[in-house]
Amino acid sequence: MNFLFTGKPLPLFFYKDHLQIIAKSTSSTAKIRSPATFMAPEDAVVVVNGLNFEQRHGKERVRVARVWRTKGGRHFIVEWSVGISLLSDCVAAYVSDDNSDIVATDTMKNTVYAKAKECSDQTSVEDFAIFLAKHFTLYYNQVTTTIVKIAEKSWERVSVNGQPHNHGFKLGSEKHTTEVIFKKSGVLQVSSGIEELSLLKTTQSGFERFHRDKYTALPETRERILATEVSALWRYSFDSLYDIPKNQGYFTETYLDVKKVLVDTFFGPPKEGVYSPSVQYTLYEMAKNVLSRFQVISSVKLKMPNLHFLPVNISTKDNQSIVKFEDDVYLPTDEPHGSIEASLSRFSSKL
Ligand SMILES: O=c1[nH]c(=O)c2[nH]c(=O)[nH]c2[nH]1
Repeated sequence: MNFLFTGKPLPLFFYKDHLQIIAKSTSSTAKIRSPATFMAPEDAVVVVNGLNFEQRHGKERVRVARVWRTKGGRHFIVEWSVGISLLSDCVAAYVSDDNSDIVATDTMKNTVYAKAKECSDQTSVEDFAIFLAKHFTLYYNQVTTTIVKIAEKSWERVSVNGQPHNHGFKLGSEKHTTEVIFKKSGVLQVSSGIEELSLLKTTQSGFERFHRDKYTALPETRERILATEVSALWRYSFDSLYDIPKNQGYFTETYLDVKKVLVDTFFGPPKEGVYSPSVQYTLYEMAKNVLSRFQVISSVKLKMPNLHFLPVNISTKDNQSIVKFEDDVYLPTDEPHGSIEASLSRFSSKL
């Protein structure tokens, strides 16, 4: 019998009686997942009226800046764009006009500002995401899982006359990201990442001995520009609030250390650099070095588009060499670009 979709709101207990949780994270399908693609929690699927139903709601791009001031006049600032997604028991709102279990997305937005205000000490983007996720999951009965994603802009302190400025900042290019998932059961996942980290080297890169067939035109080379915009995402092995390091600077320092390992591996030593036989090889070295250096990281995913700098050769019938390429003049292009990505995780990783 079709009880639902009658047009009349039904009491909430009715829906709850007809909801059946069909997938838990222990199900066999739940185990088929690619490492370091941070999956939606699987415990949100219910059967409504004979159909699988999954829902979540939240607020995206809540922008907030927080300033901390020391007595000595030094200021610190962070600028965050926050996304919140709640997995909550509010099916009634989808199948009737009963909104009583909905945490309004406007409330979520206000909570971001209220919680930023509560951070009286300088707070890392990861700690703020954990703070928010904990709040939503524990404050609301109907919320089973909270997913918080935040991107932090890189406001860097400027130096004037060689001296760090007390309250002057300039914007760097890359973003520091985090994703925190916190479930009612207490299970926690913390990931961090970097977006838009543009790296380029003018030599020590080549691409040879690749597969050739009748469609292949690309010449082999041992001398080219290697340019990319790195996106990195790594997952920490902490799986409950008790595991999270208590020291305030932990996540920010680890982020800076991971970024340094990625960048140093890409470039190699300052004088001679390191030869890259392909983007794939360099990406793998970068991921491997992150896992070997940071035991607390269980998996890492890297995306490194190959942003081509094409050799410029211009000639006409009359003038064989208006511009002759001698590893000097290039046409930079990002369309089309190669797309290269890979994940590396420990055997023990829970991903
Ligand atoms: O480092 C590279 N990897 C590729 O897969 C590829 N493909 C291509 O055309 N140039 C390159 N370079």
